[in-house]
Amino acid sequence: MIKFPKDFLWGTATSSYQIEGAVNEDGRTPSIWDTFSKTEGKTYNGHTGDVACDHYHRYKEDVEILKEIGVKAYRFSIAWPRIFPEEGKYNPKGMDFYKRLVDELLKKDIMPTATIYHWDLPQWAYDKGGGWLNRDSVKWYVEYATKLFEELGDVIPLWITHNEPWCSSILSYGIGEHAPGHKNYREALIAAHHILLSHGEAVKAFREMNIKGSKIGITLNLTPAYPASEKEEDKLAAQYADGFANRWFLDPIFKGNYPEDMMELYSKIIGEFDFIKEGDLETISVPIDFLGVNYYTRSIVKYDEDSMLKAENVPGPGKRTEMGWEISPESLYDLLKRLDREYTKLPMYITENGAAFKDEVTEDGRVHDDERIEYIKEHLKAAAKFIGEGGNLKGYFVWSLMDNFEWAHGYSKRFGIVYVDYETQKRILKDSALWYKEVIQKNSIE
Ligand SMILES: N=[N+]=NCCCCNC(=O)[C@@H]1[C@H]2[C@H](O)[C@@H](O)[C@H](O)[C@@H](CO)[C@@H]12
Repeated sequence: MIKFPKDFLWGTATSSYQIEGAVNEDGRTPSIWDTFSKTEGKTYNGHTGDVACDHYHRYKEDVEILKEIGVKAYRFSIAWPRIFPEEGKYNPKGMDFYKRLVDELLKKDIMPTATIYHWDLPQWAYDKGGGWLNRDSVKWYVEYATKLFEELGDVIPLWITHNEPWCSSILSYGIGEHAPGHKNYREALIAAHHILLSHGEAVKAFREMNIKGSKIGITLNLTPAYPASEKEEDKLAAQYADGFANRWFLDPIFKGNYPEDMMELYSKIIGEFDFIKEGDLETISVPIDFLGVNYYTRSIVKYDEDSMLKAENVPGPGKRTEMGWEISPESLYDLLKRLDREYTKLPMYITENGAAFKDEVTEDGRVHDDERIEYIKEHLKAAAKFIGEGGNLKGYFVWSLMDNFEWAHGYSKRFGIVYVDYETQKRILKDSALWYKEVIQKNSIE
């Protein structure tokens, strides 16, 4: 039996666009994901977040479920287009939803953990110079974050500035798989820079407001990269894959500079880094209180002369999830050890870990998702090993509380420990939720 520390923070996570629905309610205006999902061919079968899990209306029922599972904390995100439906125009009715949600959570003794930005940029911001491509996005974001701190500051103990800047910049402006669907690597690095800058400016605003008892950090998706062989060229490929996925974000935040090797590699592709201004890196690297780590899988790469990163993914030996991601719990341990060794001794939280599997409701009205239980258990073992060696890991949030809108995959991929029947909006606790409930009660895994 593996025990976790007494005050270990057991949670689950969701995000606004993936669960709320009610996209035109109480003053909300479109986000770039409303636009993107309504654009032909961008999402599976043209799925959108118009209704999603109808959480905007069913939040009390969903908080009840959180209570039943027994989570200590719940990580959700706030929809910027509900708070500022237009530039500079605050919408109190949008804020009221989050006040209702937080009240419900506090009534059930569940710690609210809020992500300020989980990809639903207001369309008005995109229409003004491309959203994160426009340095003004920093100003817009700080105005938004400051309003949240004013209205909810001290009732939310953990604030996360951004969810996965890699996805909201590289995947969105470089690869094009996510909104707004650009395929321009220079734009991707400009967006990444402004997102990181907005993070630093928001942390500075948070400090100035002196919000008692609350902490602020950022959540990064981190993918350990391993060489396919001991060949020097494969090791170089892994170095570049690591820079692409991890160091490009970790280094500015914790070391106050972009990684030299990647600057050199990227300068051949994007030309001048003229979007980096005097003082930006000092702002980006202002001290934070914790690091959120989203971990799903690792990458294995071999050298490829023709690819931008000189790296080509090769499939790993492990089993895969429905997303095609290799299951590699030991890589989570490696990642945590590396972060502790090379980046920070600050408290860390696994703010997302989970998996999509083929889930079906069987005759008995249940969902026997043994693979998901196995996935979570193995990753918790890796986390426990890190903690046992003195690692400063303070909590774990399963992605996700419930099945939801899986971005470009729409509703075709289920990550929830709670099943959602989208026809009826009925929620069914999967076996993994019942198992997680026991883990939390015993604060241990077998
Ligand atoms: N090409 N490609 N992509 C490879 C890397 C993509 C990594 N995706 C994530 O980490 C997202 C994170 C997100 O916070 C959540 O909103 C998503 O629902 C989960 C599940 O997908 C994960």
